[in-house]
Amino acid sequence: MGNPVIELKLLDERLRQWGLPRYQTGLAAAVDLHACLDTPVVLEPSTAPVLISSGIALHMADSGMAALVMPRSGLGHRKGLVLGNLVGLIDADYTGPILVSAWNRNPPGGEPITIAPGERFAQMVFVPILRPEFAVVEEFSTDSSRGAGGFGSTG
Ligand SMILES: O=c1ccn([C@H]2C[C@H](O)[C@@H](COP(=O)(O)OP(=O)(O)OP(=O)(O)O)O2)c(=O)[nH]1
Repeated sequence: MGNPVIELKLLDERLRQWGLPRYQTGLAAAVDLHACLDTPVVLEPSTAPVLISSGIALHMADSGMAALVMPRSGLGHRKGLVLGNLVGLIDADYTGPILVSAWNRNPPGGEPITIAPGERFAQMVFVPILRPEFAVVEEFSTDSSRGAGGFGSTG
């Protein structure tokens, strides 16, 4: 079976130069998102996140997919650029601009982060979505070996 196709709108023509969404390597799981800015944005450490448009809109319709916006590993680990919502969930029926909540997680007094127009500042991965129905019960029909143990209960 081939890869699914979903509709994508370019909301910012500069993406044609900066780069259309594409997988950087043959088996890459995510496409990078570009910061559609007119001027650089400086994020001071530990201040409120800033919403930055990626300049694209998607219509996943009934593809059975959703998308997740995630930090880029290098920027997150080395510079402290992460997301104000930690992970962004893009619903299949959301057709507005995909926005990225850019947050400088460095502690007060740490390094500011500058995001340049066109910079690849976040990434987006597509995931299949299951939508189970819920059968409300008083007791579960089968036991499990873990039971209610969690939060480190296995040592
Ligand atoms: O990082 C993000 C997260 C969300 N969205 C868009 C797509 C998503 O489908 C919509 C709503 O997101 P979510 O359901 O997480 O937000 P909410 O706070 O629960 O608001 P809503 O009442 O709009 O669902 O906002 C983005 O563009 N970027």
